[in-house]
Amino acid sequence: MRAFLVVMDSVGIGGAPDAQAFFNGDLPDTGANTVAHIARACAEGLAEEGRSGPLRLPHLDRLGLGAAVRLASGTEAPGLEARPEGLWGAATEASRGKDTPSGHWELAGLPVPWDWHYFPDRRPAFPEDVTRAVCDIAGVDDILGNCHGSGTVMIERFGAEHLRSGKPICYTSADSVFQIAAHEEAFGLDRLQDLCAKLAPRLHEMKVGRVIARPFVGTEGDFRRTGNRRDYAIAPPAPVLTNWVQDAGRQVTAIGKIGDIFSMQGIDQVLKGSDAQLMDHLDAQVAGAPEGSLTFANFVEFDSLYGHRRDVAGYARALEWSDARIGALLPRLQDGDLLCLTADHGNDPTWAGTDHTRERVPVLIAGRGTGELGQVAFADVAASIAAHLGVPAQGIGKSFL
Ligand SMILES: O=P(O)(O)O[C@H]1O[C@H](CO)[C@@H](O)[C@H]1O
Ligand SMILES: [Mn+2]
Ligand SMILES: [Mn+2]
Repeated sequence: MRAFLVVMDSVGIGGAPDAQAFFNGDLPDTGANTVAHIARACAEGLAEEGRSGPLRLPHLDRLGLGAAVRLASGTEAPGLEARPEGLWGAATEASRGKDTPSGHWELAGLPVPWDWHYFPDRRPAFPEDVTRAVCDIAGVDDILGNCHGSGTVMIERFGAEHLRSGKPICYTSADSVFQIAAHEEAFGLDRLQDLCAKLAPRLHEMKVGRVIARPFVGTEGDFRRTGNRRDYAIAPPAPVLTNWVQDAGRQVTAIGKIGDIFSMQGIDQVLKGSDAQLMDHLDAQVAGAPEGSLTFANFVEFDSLYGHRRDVAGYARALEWSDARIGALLPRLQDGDLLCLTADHGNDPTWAGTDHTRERVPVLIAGRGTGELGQVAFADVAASIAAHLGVPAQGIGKSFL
């Protein structure tokens, strides 16, 4: 038997009981519902770019997506009305963050035991001692940015000054992150990575989740980020699903951001690329992953390309694309395989603001028969996958299998 755990980043289904405590600007996330609101917009003809008509997700719906939306939030998702043929339910998060590491750690069995540190949305955003530490490590006398910002805007705005002065561009966002943008050639990629690696322990101590190197190339008016982004993430403070499986002598493969999110804990092999390439990697894993192994994938483009950009049609296109690819993959699962599709938080593209939305998430399982799981906890996903693979689980999750 093998397990494939697939996180569709930000594909929430509404109904989080604590949504009123989470905000986009001044608006609480109460009522946010990524899948239902996309389905409604599609049905109303409001998501016609590059696609058309009602949201068509026949394979995800047959696994139980529409039923999970109804269970999580009491809301209909127009077009998702199939009678479920998979094992399906809705999971609720206990951790206090609606961010990617919180969601993934908890899905892997470990609710986050602390509050992440977020930098305030003002200038300077960073405390003086942090700025000093950056300057000391980099051998510069000041930093640029020191504010909230979107990465592409930051390099447009500060790139030329960065080239003139050699000062790194430091910025943050609604997430618990410290990001450093620097020119790959002028500043140096190795130097940027060394700066991030040396700075990270200090920021992890403050409970800042990640230091991220954001290298770019080009000249004024044409600065472009490269694929050499690197995340220096705080490690989970206790063993998680990947460790449990690896410690039992099984192979653990991470597809996409999973290696970064877990700081490589319990991971043997990482496969990266665009979501289309990640889907090819997942296909290859289904064809060839060894007996007893875990493949843990994250598909980030729902979130990064469409959710944060509040692009409803784009999000719908991405869902329809993944539905077709998952549909093609299902018949290729072997006897004894389990495939679990879930999500880490919401990112309702019809909502106010540009941040994640606090939501419940779907739990859709192929390979273990048909039935309703009901409301489960994020950590139950880890316990269930461990149970399927026959490896001992730790922590608070309970297997629903
Ligand atoms: O705008 P860019 O640089 O892509 O940054 C985004 O990437 C960060 C990490 O995923 C998020 O916190 C968000 O700020
Ligand atoms: Mn995420
Ligand atoms: Mn995000």
